[in-house]
Amino acid sequence: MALPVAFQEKYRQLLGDEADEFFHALAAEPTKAFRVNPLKAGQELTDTIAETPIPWSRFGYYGSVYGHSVDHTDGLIYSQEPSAQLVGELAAPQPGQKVLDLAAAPGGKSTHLASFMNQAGLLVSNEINRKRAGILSENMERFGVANALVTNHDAIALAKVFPEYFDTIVLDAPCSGEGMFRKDPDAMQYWSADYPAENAARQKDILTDTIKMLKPGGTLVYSTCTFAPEEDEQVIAWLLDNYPEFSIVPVDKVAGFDDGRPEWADGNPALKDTVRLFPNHVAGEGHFMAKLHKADGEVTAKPVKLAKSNVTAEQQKLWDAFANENLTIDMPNTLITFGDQLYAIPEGTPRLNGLQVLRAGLHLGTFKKKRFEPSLALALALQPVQFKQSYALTLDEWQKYVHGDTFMIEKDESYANGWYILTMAENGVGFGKLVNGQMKNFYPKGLRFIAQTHDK
Ligand SMILES: C[S@@+](CC[C@H](N)C(=O)[O-])C[C@H]1O[C@@H](n2cnc3c(N)ncnc32)[C@H](O)[C@@H]1O
Repeated sequence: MALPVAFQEKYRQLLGDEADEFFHALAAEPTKAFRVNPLKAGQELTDTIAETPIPWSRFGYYGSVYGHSVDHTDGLIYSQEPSAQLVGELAAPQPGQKVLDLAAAPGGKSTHLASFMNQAGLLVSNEINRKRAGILSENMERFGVANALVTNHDAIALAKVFPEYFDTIVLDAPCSGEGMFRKDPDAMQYWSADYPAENAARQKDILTDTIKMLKPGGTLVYSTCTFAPEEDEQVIAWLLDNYPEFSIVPVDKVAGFDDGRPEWADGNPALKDTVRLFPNHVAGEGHFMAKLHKADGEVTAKPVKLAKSNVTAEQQKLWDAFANENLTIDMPNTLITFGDQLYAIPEGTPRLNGLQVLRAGLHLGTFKKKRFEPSLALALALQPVQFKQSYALTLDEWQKYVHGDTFMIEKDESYANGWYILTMAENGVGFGKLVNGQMKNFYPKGLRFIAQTHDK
């Protein structure tokens, strides 16, 4: 598909002599990459090739991801193009922090933020679109994230619940998507000469509410996947003008990163410290990012009220029995239920009344009549040593497992009856219940698939 004529005229004017090289890069193949998940116990790739490391991303490699591979299915890898991997690096939250990813679906930045947090603190992964929020929630589960709330709100509603609450906020803003033209040619269909200005107005609206949720002294990372100055430097110039408590934190640049362009906004020289990624300068798609600091000061908002456990004595008994029999660790978190679903909520979780929550921390499992059944999310989030009985699947058994089949275990040694965390390459892939050599299958029906033998 050809680049829109008005787009070409605009960037010929902005980029001058470099425009042809830029258009040429936009006609080339997109760059494929992924991140390896440091939350997982096993770090060896089974059926994915890590070509070369991405210089600016500590978990990132060039290479492509096969959706039904072992590595992808158990959440050891997440497909994310290289430039997008700089966003999480700029935010790099500490374990224990309170972190918001405001526009989070499908989960590239959220899974990356969780990688830094090491299951400690609270990550709120929010997405305004309900269907996309569902995909986000599944991706957070696959990645084994235990400390995230997945919510479905706009920034206005969220700001009422979380005033001056977060240490770090990422706003990966909805944008005109020019940087994704070669990855997603459909993005060109929506583009018009006015589209960047329309997006900029929306970005300013969202920012106005988003910044209310940042603590004094906190960090905001703003990013877009567009080249449009209206949505990039001009939005940051607007923020600095209207909210003088914000200042730009310079981005450390590696070879191929471009400075922000003050002359494409109001000339404020600080805008140079933002970063642009052009596909003709880096092996990655088009992006813009700014890291901002909110001035230190007193929090004036009332502290949020914390969520309390609502489990009944009967439910607590069933969970305790399951945990005592099967876990090698204590679960210190507060337990809450939604219907018959049990969750361990992250520390510092506020009262959830009135919030649309798709995932409230770690989904532990489901109460059935007089028993407790563990969830896939628990198997994906636990280190296998945290579960008393584990069983390392052969590739053939894994293929049967993800297909939903019950199977006789292949190993000769005697295995006691009961719950097992099933593993591949030292990572949990799900639960099975062994009854006299037969492994009952608990892989969720909606996720089952026919696995094909897949070489690296
Ligand atoms: C660039 S995408 C986010 C990509 C995501 N951060 C990732 O890394 O996977 C922008 C998201 O903003 C959402 N969005 C659209 N309008 C919004 C609004 N008014 N407020 C908040 N989010 C919005 C879109 O549904 C979309 O999922």
